[in-house]
Amino acid sequence: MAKIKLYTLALIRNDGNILLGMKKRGFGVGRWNGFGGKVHSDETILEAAKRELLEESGLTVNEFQEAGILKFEFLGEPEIMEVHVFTTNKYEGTPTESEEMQPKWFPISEVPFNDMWPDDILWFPFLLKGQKFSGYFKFKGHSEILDYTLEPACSD
Ligand SMILES: NNC(=O)c1cnc2ccc(F)cc2c1N
Repeated sequence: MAKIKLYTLALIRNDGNILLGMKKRGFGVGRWNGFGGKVHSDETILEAAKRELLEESGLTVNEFQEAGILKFEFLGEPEIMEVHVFTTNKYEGTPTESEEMQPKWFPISEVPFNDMWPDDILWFPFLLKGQKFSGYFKFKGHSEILDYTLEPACSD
């Protein structure tokens, strides 16, 4: 029986730019990622999104917008990642390098998809248009998408 594990992913906007972090170690190392991680058992998803963003980027966010939900399955692994994606342009602080991440602002027209997870190029258009989305991706390893579904989601 597949076990679902909750994660967060935050994409921070500033006018025509988006903040990404180069993962310096661990899962997704060497790729530009959003900021996020596991939801602990003693916190809400929003609390986890705020905590992970602060830990990984130094930014404080009090108001997230729900952008979508992505489910990731990896061939041969029992866990399904349920990733709650958030965005905001309301934040405090300056992006600061952490042990995990080196943050960098990218103009929206220059998002480095070739150095990101392969699903990003598929759902970023929804995120950038403010259209909530729901997706499921089955990976073989960390770079090959075997199949996927992706659709607009109702805004509540
Ligand atoms: N900005 N995108 C991400 O940070 C991202 C995208 N897709 C993923 C797929 C599987 C996974 F385990 C992690 C990610 C992920 N961090």
